[in-house]
Amino acid sequence: MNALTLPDVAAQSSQQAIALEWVGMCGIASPVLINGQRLSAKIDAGVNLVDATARGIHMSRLYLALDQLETENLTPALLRQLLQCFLDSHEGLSNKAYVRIHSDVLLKRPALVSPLAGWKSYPTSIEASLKNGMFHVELKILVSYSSTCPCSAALARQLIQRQFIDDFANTSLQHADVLAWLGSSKGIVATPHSQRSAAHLTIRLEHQFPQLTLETIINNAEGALGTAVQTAVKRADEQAFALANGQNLMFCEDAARRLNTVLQKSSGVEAFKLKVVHAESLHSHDAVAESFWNWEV
Ligand SMILES: Nc1nc2c(ncn2[C@@H]2O[C@H](COP(=O)(O)OP(=O)(O)OP(=O)(O)O)[C@@H](O)[C@H]2O)c(=O)[nH]1
Repeated sequence: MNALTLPDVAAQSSQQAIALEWVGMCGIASPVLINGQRLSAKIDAGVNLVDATARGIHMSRLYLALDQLETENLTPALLRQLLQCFLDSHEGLSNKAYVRIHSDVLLKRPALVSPLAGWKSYPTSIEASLKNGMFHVELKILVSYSSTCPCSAALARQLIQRQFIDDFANTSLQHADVLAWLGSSKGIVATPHSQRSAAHLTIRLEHQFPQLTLETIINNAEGALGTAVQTAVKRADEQAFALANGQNLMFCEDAARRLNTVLQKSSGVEAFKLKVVHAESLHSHDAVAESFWNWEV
């Protein structure tokens, strides 16, 4: 070996002839373009190693292939092209390629009533694989929302009725008195509990679907729930939010069913699994429901 030759350990033979399912790098920092928006991402890139005797894969080839994500809008076609690059650069070594892109999608959200708006972040993973020519894309999205317990609401209403009986026993009802009572703290002697809740959506896109449809899926999910967590809030918005919660009382089962229904109708969705987590304020554990559609378990 002269001074200009660099040792290449990856080109050596492995002493243990064992194939590997996934080899690559996790947590690569890179900008990505999602719907024209430049976002910070962490990327996991890998291939399998079918040549059981090869010592290692070529990490740098995977790393450099990620360059195209910096300038081209993220689409299923681009992900497929990227994975094909992984395989082309590992001919004879690999027949499966994987990429996972973790980012926070940012969407500008209008307030419910006031003319304000603010940014909301949706933790998202876009996962794609190319295995023996079969291409799959999965989206994982976290949508946060508010859920008010319907049972607690019914129990609170009963207490309000009891208070009404106590306060208006043996009196003739006067509209003005009832109105004043309703506006007093006695008129709402009990309140139902509500909680910040999380919908974890895992969606497999249809083959050949041209877009990642992240924003549409988020909009559909928030529309079905009716109580998306807000950004900029004035009192008028808070009042509208209180009304939205009252009109969308939800057990975790209700939320899971609403999401199931809307996702089944969302274009490009081939299969999904979803999990909703209501971080209960009634107790210190969570109420959780899961629902699958076309998802083999
Ligand atoms: N395969 C492998 N490479 C590693 C690992 N940790 C660090 N590397 C380094 O990743 C670097 C890039 O590997 P290669 O892509 O094979 O680099 P190269 O041989 O200069 O590039 P090519 O000529 O394209 O093969 C090398 O310096 C490796 O030593 C590891 O766990 N596995």
